[in-house]
Amino acid sequence: MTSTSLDEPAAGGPPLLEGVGLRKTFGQTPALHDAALQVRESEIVAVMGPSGSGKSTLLHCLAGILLPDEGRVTYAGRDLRSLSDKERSALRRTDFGFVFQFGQLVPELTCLENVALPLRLGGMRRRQAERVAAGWLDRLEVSDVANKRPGEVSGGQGQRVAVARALVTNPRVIWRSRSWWPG
Ligand SMILES: Nc1ncnc2c1ncn2[C@@H]1O[C@H](COP(=O)(O)OP(=O)(O)OP(=O)(O)O)[C@@H](O)[C@H]1O
Repeated sequence: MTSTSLDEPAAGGPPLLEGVGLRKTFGQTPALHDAALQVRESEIVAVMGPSGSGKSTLLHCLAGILLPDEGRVTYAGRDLRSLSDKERSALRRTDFGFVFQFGQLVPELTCLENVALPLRLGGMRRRQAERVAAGWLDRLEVSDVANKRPGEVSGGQGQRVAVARALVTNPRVIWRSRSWWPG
C-alpha cells in the first residue's frame, strides 16, 4: 500500500492530519502493520494498493471511525485517542466528509433528506438544511433525483448524492473510499 500526493502541499507548517505507527488486526487477520500517513491543509492524497491491503482500515483509523490497536492519529494537533466517542462523532460530523464505497445512503430517506442529514444532526432546522442540500444537489447536477429514494436512482447518481452529502458541511478533510482496480 502506498500514498501519493496529487498536488503540491502547502509549504511548511505541521500536518493537519497524521497517523504514525498504525497497527490494526481483525481476529487473526492483520490489516495494518506500522502504517503512517501525513496530510497537510489543501493537499490531495491518493492511497493505492491491492484489494485487502488495508486502505479502508487506514482511512477509518485516520477518521476516528476505528481505533488502531497501536499507533497515534493526530488531527489539528489533537490526539484522537484522547477524545471521547461523542467528541469523535462530533468531529466526523463537522470536519470530515466521507464518501463510502458501498451502502452509504440511508434507504428510507429521499436523496434530498440524505444530503440534509449531517446538517440536521448538527442542529440545523429542516427548511434551511434542505435549502443548503438542494444547492449541493444542483452543483452535483442531480437535482432531478432530490425526491427519489436511493433505491430508485442509478449508481452514478447515488455516488453524486453521496459526494453532496460529504461536502454539505464544508468539511476540512474529505475522504473518498474506492477499491483499486488493476489494469
Ligand atoms: N471488520 C472486519 N473484520 C474482519 N476482517 C476485516 C474487517 N475489515 C477488514 N478486514 C480485513 O482486513 C484486511 C484489510 O481490509 P481493508 O478493507 O482495509 O482493505 P482495502 O485495501 O480497503 O480493500 P478493498 O480495496 O478491497 O476495499 C483484509 O484482509 C480484510 O479482509
